[in-house]
Order: sequence, then structure tokens, then C-alpha cells
Amino acid sequence: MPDGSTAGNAIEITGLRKTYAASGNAPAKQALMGIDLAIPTGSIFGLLGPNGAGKSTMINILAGLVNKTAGRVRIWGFDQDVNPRQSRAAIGVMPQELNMDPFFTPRASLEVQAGLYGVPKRERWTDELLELVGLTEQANAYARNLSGGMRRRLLLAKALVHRPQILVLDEPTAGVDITLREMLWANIRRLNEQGMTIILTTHYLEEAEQMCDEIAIINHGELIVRKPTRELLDGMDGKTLVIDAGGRVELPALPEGAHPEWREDGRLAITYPPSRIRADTLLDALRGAGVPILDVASEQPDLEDVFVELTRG
Ligand SMILES: Nc1ncnc2c1ncn2[C@@H]1O[C@H](COP(=O)(O)OP(=O)(O)OP(=O)(O)O)[C@@H](O)[C@H]1O
Repeated sequence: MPDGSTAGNAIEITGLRKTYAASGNAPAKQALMGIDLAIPTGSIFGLLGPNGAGKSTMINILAGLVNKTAGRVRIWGFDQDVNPRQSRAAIGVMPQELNMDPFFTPRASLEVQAGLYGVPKRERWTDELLELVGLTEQANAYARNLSGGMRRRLLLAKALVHRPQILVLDEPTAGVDITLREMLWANIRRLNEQGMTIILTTHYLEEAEQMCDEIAIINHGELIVRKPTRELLDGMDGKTLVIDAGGRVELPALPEGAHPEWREDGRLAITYPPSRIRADTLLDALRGAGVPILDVASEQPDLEDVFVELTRG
């Protein structure tokens, strides 16, 4: 297997731009405005952004489904424009939409897909794939009789027929129940442990936080941050002390930068920057003013907070 990956990156994107041409009344739309991004081999990489940020455009360019306007894309070391065949072979994409031919069985779908990718019969792994995504029993059922969850698992299997080094998942768990979601995540983790680089978009920030080693956030077609997930969370200089004072009481003046707020459950939440204010300074100020402290909890910012902070406006 030729390994064209360079400098430990499964994907290297430089100066990527996409402008959708005007059509009818709709003006031209700049969906990507010059993105530079390298995705390390072996990572689970989260691509996040609000609706319309340009995530699908980027994924579709990687998949070879949308033509870029400018820039360079290297997949597994192969320049998309110079070696389109090799770069396409290195990547598998699980799309968002569930369109599929209603008269194909899962087995037939996988065989057709393998044919499209030119996978010789002896190298196909249809049965293993069906097993992997839990569709062995439905292998010969018509697709129209499959549930939404089963269709989604079939799409995952289809993305894997040519054993790509890189797997791209566009909202893989949107609208699926918790059991299926966990099964999909378990599959994805297993593939990653076997060496596959995973890129995913998701609206479930909690999942991105749990699953992804690194995260990039795009907004209005621009990359606004790209960091290891841990660093992204640690970089938020905001913590919250949640205090049960036995009910609402008068509060003393607190150090500048600390923001007290009464929650609906009657507890006091004080948000503060830990780089400048220590928790015990806050507690001393409260105690000194006779505020009872029946219970204290500390809350860390989560990815949701980071996301809101970075994409505001
Ligand atoms: N085929 C198209 N023609 C014209 N404009 C398009 C086309 N596809 C997407 N756009 C526009 O490009 C911008 C980026 O869209 P894109 O689908 O890439 O965003 P997204 O981040 O994937 O959003 P979502 O989370 O809603 O899927 C949007 O303003 C969208 O309206």
C-alpha cells in the first residue's frame, strides 16, 4: 500500500476557497475564504461550526464532490489536482443524507460501491463490513425496509468498502437514538484504534468533546481556531463556583471580574477568571459578609461554552 502521507498529516489544506456561482436571484456565495488546515494522521478530528459555516462544502471538496475555487488539497500525500485517483482512494465519506436505492439490499449496495471503487472481488470484505456495522441479519433485505438507523450504518459500511486510510463522517449521529449513537461511536473508535484517521462534523458538542483529539471551528467560511480539545477547554479563562447559601441573601462586593448570578434553583453561581481570582478569595469575601455556605461545587467550561464564545457575532 503506497503511503503518500507527508509530515505526519493525513490531510493538508492550504488557501482553500470556494465561491458558489450566482444562480437565478441568488447572488454568488463565498463559502470558504482561504482555509489552511493540517489534520494529523491517526487522529479523531472534529470539524465544528454553526449552520452554514462551510463544513459540508469542505467535506464535499475533500470527497471530490465539489470543485474548489482555489487552493491546494493533499490527501494522504496526494495532491487532489495532480493525483485525483490516489487521493480519492485514500478517503471514504459517510454523507449526511440517507438517499439510497430502495431496491438494493445492503449486500448489493456494498458490492456495487466496491465495484465503483474498482475493488477486485477477492479483496472485498462485504461480510466483515456487514458484521462490523451490525447488518448481517439484514444483508439481503431491501433498503426500503431498513430503519433510519440501519441505513445510517449501511452508509458507514459503504464509506469503508475500499479500506480508506481516512474516514470522513458528516453528522454521523444526527437524529439517531442513544443506543445506535453509542454503537456508531464504538465502531468509529475501533477503526481509529486500527489506525484510521477520522474526521467528523457534529452538532453534539458533548460528543465532540469526548471523541475528538483535536478540534477546528469554522465560522463564515474562515478557520477561527484549531487546537487539541484539552487545550481549547483549558484556554477558557472562566470557571463557576456554585454555592448553596440556603436561599437568596444580600451579597458583598466581589473582586472585579467576578460575576454573581442567582440561578432558578436558588443557588448562587459566581463566574470568575481563575487566572486572576482565586476561589478562596471569593469564599472568604462571602463568609466575611456572613453569607452561609452550605454547599459548594465548581463548574468548568465545556465545549459548548467555548463554541458560543468563539462564534458569537
Ligand atoms: N450548492 C450551493 N450553491 C450555492 N450556495 C451554497 C451551495 N451549498 C452551500 N451553499 C452556501 O454556502 C454556505 C456554506 O454551506 P455549507 O453547507 O458548507 O455549511 P455547513 O457548515 O455544512 O452547514 P450545516 O451545518 O447547516 O450543514 C452557506 O451559506 C450555504 O448556503
